[in-house]
Amino acid sequence: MIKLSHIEKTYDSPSGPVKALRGIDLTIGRGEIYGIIGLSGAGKSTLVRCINMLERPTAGQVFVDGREMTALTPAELREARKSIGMIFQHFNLLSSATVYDNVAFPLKLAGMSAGDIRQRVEPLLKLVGLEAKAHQYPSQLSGGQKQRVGIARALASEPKVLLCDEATSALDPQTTKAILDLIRDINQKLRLTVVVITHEMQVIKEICDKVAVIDKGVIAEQGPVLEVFTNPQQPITKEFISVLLSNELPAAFRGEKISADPVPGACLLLRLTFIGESADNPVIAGMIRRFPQVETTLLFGSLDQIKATPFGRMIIGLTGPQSEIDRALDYLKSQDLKEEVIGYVKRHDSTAV
Ligand SMILES: Nc1ncnc2c1ncn2[C@@H]1O[C@H](COP(=O)(O)OP(=O)(O)OP(=O)(O)O)[C@@H](O)[C@H]1O
Repeated sequence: MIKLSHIEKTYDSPSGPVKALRGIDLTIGRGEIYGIIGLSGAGKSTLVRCINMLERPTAGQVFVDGREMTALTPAELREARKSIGMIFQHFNLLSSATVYDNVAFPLKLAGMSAGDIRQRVEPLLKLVGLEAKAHQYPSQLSGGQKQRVGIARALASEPKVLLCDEATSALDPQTTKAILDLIRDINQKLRLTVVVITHEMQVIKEICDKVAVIDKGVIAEQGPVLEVFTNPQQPITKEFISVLLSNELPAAFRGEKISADPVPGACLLLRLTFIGESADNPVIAGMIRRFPQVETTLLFGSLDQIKATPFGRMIIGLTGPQSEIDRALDYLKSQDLKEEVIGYVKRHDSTAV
């Protein structure tokens, strides 16, 4: 649905050229919710604005729905933009117009009759849950309601793509959740392709199918959210994920030396990740039953969800005869989970030498 091919964008500034994008290749499938995450200044806004050509790339090609946006004349571009809706962090509503008129605005601009506009706007206000607010002004609305107006307005020209630039960054967590639910609902009902720009992993986790991590104008890592989330490769990705998942050692081991080889009196620490149905499997109980000489301590556990997929994380400690620990480890490796050996670590209170 969206294809970015070798996109570069360099801004001219008084202090010299700023390379905001340095060669971006990205393909977003029809109906996907695709997240783009990055730190401030990474190039997210520039990237999303290159999709609808609010910014013209310095080099590279942008395709939306099979049309090469970078090759269109200004008149063709105006027409093509109707198939791309956009919502913003600060909503960008007309303060002197009612909710109804804000949503109707792009249709009026397109020269639609009042009757046709009504037929388009009323169902949209219903879709975003604002029928009762049609005649109020933006100043009378909460942040979440303002963003609902923004969404209805973005959908007015019946786009195929919805671009969301930090659309929930100005909202509290509860309102964020409601707006993300609405975006997911719209994605499913209208089969809309959605691009979500954010600096929050929570947003990605909540609604995205795929994610690209952008860092200093290049894509550091991309893939299905579950994969990137459970097996991050790049330091920047690990940093984003660590906000949601603590990668620290349990308190009793923190600050101790971690050894890759067995150390007398140390505990083998493992980080286990269970995804989907395996989150319900009694793998640990099975291991304890099979290897009774291995003492297993549960040090940390959490159960979460990525979109609708359950996702569990656990840190366990194993002690006992080395040969049995090795066999227990082999057993875990044969199971439907991801295991990461942290290493052999002594407890703070360990007296063994
Ligand atoms: N109009 C402009 N003129 C000059 N430099 C710009 C312009 N717009 C953006 N930049 C620079 O390009 C780089 C990328 O900016 P961009 O706004 O795309 O990043 P971002 O990831 O969206 O950051 P933020 O989350 O802070 O908005 C930054 O270094 C920024 O200063």
